[in-house]
Amino acid sequence: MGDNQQDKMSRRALPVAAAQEKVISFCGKLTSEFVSLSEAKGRVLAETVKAPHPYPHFRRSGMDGYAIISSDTAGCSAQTPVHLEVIDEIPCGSLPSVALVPGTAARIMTGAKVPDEADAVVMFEMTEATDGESGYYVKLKREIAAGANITPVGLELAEGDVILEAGQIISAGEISVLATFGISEVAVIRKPRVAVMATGSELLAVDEPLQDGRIRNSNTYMLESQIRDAGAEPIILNVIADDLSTARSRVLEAIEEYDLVISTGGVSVGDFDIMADLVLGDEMEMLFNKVMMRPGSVTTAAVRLGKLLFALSGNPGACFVGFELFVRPAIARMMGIEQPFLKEVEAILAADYPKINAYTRFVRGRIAVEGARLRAYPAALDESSVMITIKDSNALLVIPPTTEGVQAGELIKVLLLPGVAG
Ligand SMILES: Nc1nc2c(c(=O)[nH]1)N[C@H]1C(S)=C(S)[C@@H](COP(=O)(O)OP(=O)(O)OC[C@H]3O[C@@H](n4cnc5c(N)ncnc54)[C@H](O)[C@@H]3O)O[C@H]1N2
Ligand code: MOO
Ligand SMILES: [Mg+2]
Repeated sequence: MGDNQQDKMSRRALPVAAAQEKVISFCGKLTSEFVSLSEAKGRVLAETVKAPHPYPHFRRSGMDGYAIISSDTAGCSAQTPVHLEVIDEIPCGSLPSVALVPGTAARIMTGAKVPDEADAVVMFEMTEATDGESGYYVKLKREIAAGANITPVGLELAEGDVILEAGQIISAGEISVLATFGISEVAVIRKPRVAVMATGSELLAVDEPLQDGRIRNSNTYMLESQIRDAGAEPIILNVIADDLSTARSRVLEAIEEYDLVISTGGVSVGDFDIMADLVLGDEMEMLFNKVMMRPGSVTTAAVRLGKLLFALSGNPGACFVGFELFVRPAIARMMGIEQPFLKEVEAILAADYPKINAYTRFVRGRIAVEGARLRAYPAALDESSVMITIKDSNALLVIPPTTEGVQAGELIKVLLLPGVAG
C-alpha cells in the first residue's frame, strides 16, 4: 500500500454543521444583472425596491354603483327615501367631469376614480333608478356610511415604503408588485454557472446500449436537475475516465471557467478513486474529505482561486444527499439568500428505523400531513448505492447516531426537499 492510499484512508470526519459552515464561508454573493419581468420568476432580487408612489394612487371605487355625498343620506329609510340627481358617468380609466354638490350623485364603475367631493359609493343593488322631471335620479332607502366602498389612496403601500427586500426570491406575488410599480426590468443576482463532471470508467452515456459491468451515467442528469432547481445554470462537462492526470487538468480548467464545480464518483478509498487523490494534491486547498453523515460520508470539498469544488460520491443516494446538504446551500448563498439551508421541521417517525449507526443518517423518505400532525415515512431502501427511492422522497429524515435504532412514534427532525412535488 503506497503513501497515497494511506493519506486517502486517514481522514478526519467533520460534523455536518461544521462542514456546512466551512463551505458557506467561501461563498460570496455574485454580481447582478437586469432581467425582464417575464424572466424574473425564481430569480433573487439584487436590490431593495421601494414604492415610487402610493398604491392605489387615486381614490378608487370598489363597486359598480353611485358615488355620493354620504351626508345626503342622513335619516334616509325605506319610508323616507332620498332621491339624488345623477349628473355624471365615470367608467374605469376616466376622470369625473363635473363636481358633485349635495343632492347629486355620479354613476361609477369598479376601479374608477371617485369624485373628490364624494365620500361613499353605494352599489347598484341597493338603489333604484328613477326618471325625474329634469333628468335621472337614484333612489336610496338607507343611510350610507362615509367611506363605504372607497379604497383610500395608499391603502396597500405608501410612497417610499419598502416593497421587496434584496435577497427575496421572486415569485408570482413579487412579480405582481413590480409590474404594479412600473418596474419592467429588475436587478437580480446573476445565476451561478455550475459545472458537472462525472468520473468513472464504468459510465455509459444514457443513449448507449447496456454492457456487462457498466452502467449509465444517471448522476449527471440528476445533478443537472438539482442545480437548475437551486436557481443556477448547469453546464455538463465530458465524463472523465478514472485517470488522475486527466481529472486534474479538467478540474483545474473548469475551476478557472465556472463559478462552482461538482464532480461525482471516485472519492472513496478505492484504487481508482482519483478525486480523493486530486484534492490531496498541492493545487487545491482541501476543506474536508469526510463528514459524519450517511449516506455521503466521503463527501469532499476543496477550494482553488476562491472557488469551490464539491467532489460528491458516485453512489446515487450519497450524491443526491451531498448536493442537498452542501451544494444547494452554497448556490443559495452565492445568490445572496440569507438562510441557505434546507428547511427543518419536526415530525413523528411513522415506522421503526432499526439500523444502528455512528454517524447521523439522512434517510430518504416522505413527510405527510395527517390531521394536525406531520408524520415521516422512511424509504424501504435507503442505502447509499440505491437510486430508486430518490424519486419517492420529499424529505430527508434525520436519524441521530444510535446504537439501537429509533422507534416509530418518536419525534425526529426532518429536512424538507425543495423542488420535488408534495
Ligand atoms: N473500503 C471501502 N470502500 C468503500 C467505502 C469505505 O469507506 N471503505 N465507502 C463506501 C461508501 S460509504 C461510498 S458512498 C462509496 C463511495 O464511492 P465513490 O464516491 O468513490 O464513487 P465510485 O467508487 O466512483 O462509485 C460508487 C458507485 O456509484 C456508481 N456511480 C458512479 N458514478 C455514477 C454516475 N455518474 N451515475 C450513476 N452511478 C454512478 C458506481 O458505478 C459505483 O457503483 O464507496 C464505498 N466503498
Ligand atoms: O459515503 Mo457513503 O454514502 O457514507 O454511504
Ligand atoms: Mg470509489
